[in-house]
Amino acid sequence: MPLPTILVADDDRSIRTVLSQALGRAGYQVRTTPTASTLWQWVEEGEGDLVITDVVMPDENGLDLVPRIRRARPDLRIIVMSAQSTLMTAVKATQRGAFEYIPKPFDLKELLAVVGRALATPAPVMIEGSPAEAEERMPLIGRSVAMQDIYRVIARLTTSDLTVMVNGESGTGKELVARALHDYGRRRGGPFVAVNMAAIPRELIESELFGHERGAFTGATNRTPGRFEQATGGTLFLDEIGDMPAEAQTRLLRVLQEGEFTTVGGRQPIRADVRIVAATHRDLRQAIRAGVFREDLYYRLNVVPIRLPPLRERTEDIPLLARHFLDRSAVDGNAPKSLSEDAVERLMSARWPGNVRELENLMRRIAALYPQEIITGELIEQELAESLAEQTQHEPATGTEPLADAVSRHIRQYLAASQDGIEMHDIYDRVLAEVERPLIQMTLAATRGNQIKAASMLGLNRNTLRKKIRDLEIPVVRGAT
Ligand SMILES: Nc1ncnc2c1ncn2[C@@H]1O[C@H](COP(=O)(O)OP(=O)(O)OP(=O)(O)O)[C@@H](O)[C@H]1O
Repeated sequence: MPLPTILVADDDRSIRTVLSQALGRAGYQVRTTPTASTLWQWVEEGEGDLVITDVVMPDENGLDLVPRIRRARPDLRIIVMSAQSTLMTAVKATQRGAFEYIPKPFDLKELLAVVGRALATPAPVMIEGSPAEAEERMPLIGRSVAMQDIYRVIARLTTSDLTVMVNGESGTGKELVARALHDYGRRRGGPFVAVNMAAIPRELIESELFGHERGAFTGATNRTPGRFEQATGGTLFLDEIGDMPAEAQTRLLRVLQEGEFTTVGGRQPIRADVRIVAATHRDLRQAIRAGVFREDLYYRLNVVPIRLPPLRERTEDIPLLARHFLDRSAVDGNAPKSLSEDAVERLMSARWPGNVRELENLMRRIAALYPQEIITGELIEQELAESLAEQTQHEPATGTEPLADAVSRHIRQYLAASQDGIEMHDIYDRVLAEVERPLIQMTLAATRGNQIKAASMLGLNRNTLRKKIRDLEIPVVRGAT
C-alpha cells in the first residue's frame, strides 16, 4: 500500500520544517507549502490523504478553505492549526468540517496522535450554516491550556445534543459556557432558558420547571407552562443543580429516562424536546454521599462533564481578561484605559475567590471611578484591599463562625432532604462521618501522615484511629514521618 501523503500549509517556515521532519520520520509522505492557493491546487488535483493547515496565511484564511476542500474532496480529513487559540477558531474549524483543531504551540506527539486518528477515521459530516449572528463576538476570553481544552470540548459538542454538566466555582463562567454550547450548537435557532435552583423557593421549583394546571394548588388560577415547555426546541440551563429538592430530582430523572413530563396537577404527558446543560459549584459526589443528591440523576446529567478551572489556576488569562473588561467599559462610554506592567503583575498575583466575576467587577469599577489613563499597580493594590475589606464585612465570617453553626446549617439540609421525601434512617452516622472525615484527614495532613502523632493530637487510641481511617476510606500517605 502506498504511504499516506500529508499536505501541510503554513506560512511559517520553521513549522513546515518541524512537521516535515516529524511526519517523515513517522513514515508519511509530506508536501509543504506556505500558501493556501498551492494547497488548494494540490487538493483539486486529487493529491494527499490528509491536510494540515494553518489559519492565517498571506493569500487566504485556512478556515475559509476548509468548506471548499470538504465540498471538493469529502473524504479528505483536515486538521486546522492556529495560534489564535480562541473559542471561535475551535468552533469554526469543527463546524466547517475539520477533523480536529490544534492550538499552537502544539506538542508534536499529540499532533502525530491526531494524524494517526484522522487517517483511521472517516471524515466528519459538515454542518451547513454559520454558527451565530455575531460571528466575531468573543463569548469566552482566555488562551490558557485549560481554556483551550474547554473550547475543544465545546466545539465537539456543537454537533450533538448530549447532556452536559459544568462544574466550577462561582464566577468561573459556567453560564457563559452553557450559552456558548447553545449559541454554536444545533439548537441555536431555539430558545435558551436558564433556571437557577438556588434562586427559587423549594416548594415552587417543580411548578417552575414543569408548569402547572389550573387549580393544581391554591393560587394556581391559570394553566402556566414551565421552563421545560418554554425551552422546547432549545436548551434548558439548570444552574445550581445541587440545590434541587428531592421531589424535583425524581421528576427530572423521570423526564431524562422517558423523554416526557407532566405538569403539576396534569395527566397528559408532554414530550420533552430540550437539550439540558446543568451546572453546579458543589461537589455532587459529596452531596450523593450525604444523601441529598440522587446518584442515578447524577449519572444521567454527567454525560459530558466540563470542569471550569478557578481563575487562580489560569493566571495567564488574567491580563487578557482584565484588558477585555476595560475595553468593554470603554465601549460603554468610559474613557479608554490601559494597565501598567506592575498593575498586570499585581492582578496576576491576587487570589480571586470570586473568579472572573470579581475581576470583571474590579475592572468596571476602576474604569468608572478613576480619571487617569494608565492604571498602576498601586491603584490595583488599593482597590483589591478595599474589596477584601468589603467582602469580610458582608460575607458570613467562615473563619470565626462557631463550628456548631456550620454543623447546624448542614443538619438543616439533611432534615430538609428527609422532608422532601428522601428516606433517611442514618442521619446520626452520616453527620458524624461528615465531621470525622475532615477532622482525621486534616490532622493526618498536619502530622504529615504520622498516625502516632495524629492519634495523640486527637486524643484517640492508635488502633481506634486506624479503624476509623479504614472505615471512612481516608487515603493514607505512606512513608511520611
Ligand atoms: N472566560 C470568560 N471570558 C469572559 N468573561 C467571562 C469569562 N468567564 C466568566 N466571565 C464573566 O464573568 C461573569 C460570571 O460568569 P458566569 O455568570 O458565567 O459564572 P458562573 O460560573 O455561572 O457563576 P455562578 O456560579 O456564580 O452563577 C459574567 O459576567 C461573565 O460574562
